[in-house]
Amino acid sequence: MNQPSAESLCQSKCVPCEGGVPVLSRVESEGFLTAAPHWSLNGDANMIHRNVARTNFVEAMELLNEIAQLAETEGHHPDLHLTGYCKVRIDLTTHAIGGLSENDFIVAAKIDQLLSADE
Ligand SMILES: C[C@H](O)[C@H](O)[C@H]1CNC2=NC(N)=NC(=O)C2=N1
Repeated sequence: MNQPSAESLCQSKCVPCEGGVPVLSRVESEGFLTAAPHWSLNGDANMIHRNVARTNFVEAMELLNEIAQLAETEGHHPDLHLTGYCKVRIDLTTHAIGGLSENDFIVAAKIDQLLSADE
C-alpha cells in the first residue's frame, strides 16, 4: 500500500462497514498514523485516540457537536468523551470488525482538518 497522506485521507470517503473488512495490522496502522500524527495507537492496536483541550465548557461541547456532524456525514462514528469541563477525548475504532480500518483514519484526518480550521 502506498503511504497515505493527510490530504488523500481527507479526500476519501468512508465506506459503509457492517463487517467483512480485514482489521488493519499494527504495522499498517502505524503507516496511517504518519498521516495523522496527533493520534495515538493503543496497546492492542485496535483503537486510536486524540485529546483536545478547549478554553471552556461551551467550546468543548461545540467541538463535540462539530465532530458529531462530521461523523454523520461520513457514516462512521467516533466514541466521544468529555473528560473534563473543557477537555475532549476522541476514540476511533471500527466496531463492526473489533479493530481499526481505513475509515478510522479518514475520520481522524477530517477531524484534524476541522481542528486546524478552528485554530
Ligand atoms: C452501515 C454503517 O456504515 C455502519 O453501521 C457503521 C456506522 N458507524 C460506525 N462507526 C464506527 N466507529 N464503527 C462501525 O463499525 C460503524 N458502523
